[in-house]
Amino acid sequence: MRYAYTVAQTRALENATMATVGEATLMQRAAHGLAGRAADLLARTRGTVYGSRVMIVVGPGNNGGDALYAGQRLARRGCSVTAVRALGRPHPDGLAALLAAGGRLVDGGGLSVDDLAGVDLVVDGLLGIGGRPGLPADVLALTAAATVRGLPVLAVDLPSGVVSDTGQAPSGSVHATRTVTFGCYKPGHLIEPAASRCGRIELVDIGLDLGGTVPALAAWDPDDVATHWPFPGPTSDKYARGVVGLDTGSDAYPGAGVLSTHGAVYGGAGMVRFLGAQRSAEIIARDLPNVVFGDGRVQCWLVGSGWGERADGDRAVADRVASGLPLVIDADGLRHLPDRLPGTVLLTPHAGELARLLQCERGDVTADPVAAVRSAADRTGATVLLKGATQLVATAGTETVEVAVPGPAWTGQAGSGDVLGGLCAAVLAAGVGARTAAVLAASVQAMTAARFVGPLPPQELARHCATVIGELGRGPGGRRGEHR
Ligand SMILES: NC(=O)C1=CN([C@@H]2O[C@H](COP(=O)(O)OP(=O)(O)OC[C@H]3O[C@@H](n4cnc5c(N)ncnc54)[C@H](OP(=O)(O)O)[C@@H]3O)[C@@H](O)[C@H]2O)[C@@H](O)CC1
Ligand SMILES: [K+]
Repeated sequence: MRYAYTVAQTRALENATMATVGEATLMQRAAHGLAGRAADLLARTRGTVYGSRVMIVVGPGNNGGDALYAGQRLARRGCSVTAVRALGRPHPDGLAALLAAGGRLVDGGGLSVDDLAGVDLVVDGLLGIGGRPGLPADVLALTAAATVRGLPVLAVDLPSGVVSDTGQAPSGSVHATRTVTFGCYKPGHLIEPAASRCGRIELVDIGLDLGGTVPALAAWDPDDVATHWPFPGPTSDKYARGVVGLDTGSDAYPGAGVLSTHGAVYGGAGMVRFLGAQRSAEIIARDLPNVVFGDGRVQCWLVGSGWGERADGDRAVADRVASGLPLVIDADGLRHLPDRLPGTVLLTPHAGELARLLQCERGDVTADPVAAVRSAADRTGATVLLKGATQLVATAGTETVEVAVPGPAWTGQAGSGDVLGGLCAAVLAAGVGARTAAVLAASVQAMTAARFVGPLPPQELARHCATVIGELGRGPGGRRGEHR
């Protein structure tokens, strides 16, 4: 699990540590870690650190200070280090240290792309957590040219231009090969589109005490998924694995009913009971003979996928809420929410649906998805899974937002959301709480898309989810996870 902290939290953590070790120490620790990672990168790409040519693009703040002190260390190891003054006045002590070690300073204004010839590594020390959106495009031209030329670009703390707290990456933001961050991860490392600008992220310990601070984000990795997945135990029967009831699909959108059923079946439900649209049922009966269609025992409901306009939608949702059973409300079901829901109910909107729920624009959601998903959870009382490039889960009253394991963009296709609804229901039916179930389901779908990469239709990806879940259970430690 990786935890991320906002700019305000990071500054408070840094101030607390500086109060005990002194102001300069933290920057020296950061510079030490940065120089070490830069040297590793040079050794890997060039075979040697000595004699390498390093270009450091610096801005006016401490981010540039980190880069300049790291440059001092690299110069001492025999690198030819050039600092490029790209924005404002560089950190004076950092600059003095670099110059004293034999580095030089040039003005960014006079540079052209040709000046990158012979450069082995570009260090982006323009802006870190003090960056504001709207960095002038010409300032970023050098790092953009370096990316085009295939040069390694090492970002200090964050790729300049990205927004640390929201994960936005305005056009022209630096595209790093590697990012070295200090003390803790920031949301921009974990949320798209900024996350993809970071390349490989390395965390340098600078002695921050994270113990008393509740993180803004908790990002899951595949091991976390394996640990929490509800694998059947030796005596589990179909009721221990859980019965999923589905009221999904419509005559207009029968496929959604079929796909949500695939999600529930291949997500590991002990039994799947389909009580949705007749046209969906006809296809399901042909393709998935294990699915049953009559009334009977249900341990978790999924409603809403592919409903379209449904005149009795309010009542259909209200009845399922009243059942008190774990419940997933997806897609068109989200149009029929009562004012207040319990946290055992899981809502699974994409950005557009979340915007409608919050009565704002889709752009407001994508501009700050963490704030949007948290706000939806607080307003409705439910657990909310925001689907998309970064899948976030929030629960009312809980500050930390969970981030599912990311996957490739191949899941961005019609029908993926329906399958995901079914996967969520399968995990909920096994007795896992809504918050964890949502992260597990979203993660497994993403991991499946990463394992079977390519333009596979959602029903095939759903089938492959079963393979990935099986592999999780055969991890290095043998059978892992919770038994149900
Ligand atoms: N604190 C610590 O203990 C430690 C901090 N560390 C390091 O410090 C970094 C944070 O440093 P920082 O606070 O100085 O902010 P930083 O990102 O360098 O930039 C601020 C400057 O840029 C300017 N500026 C911003 N946006 C702009 C724009 N769009 N266009 C133009 N100008 C813009 C901004 O101007 P202003 O907003 O004030 O007008 C200000 O002058 C952090 O990421 C980490 O690398 C490590 O050493 C570990 C210990
Ligand atoms: K930077």
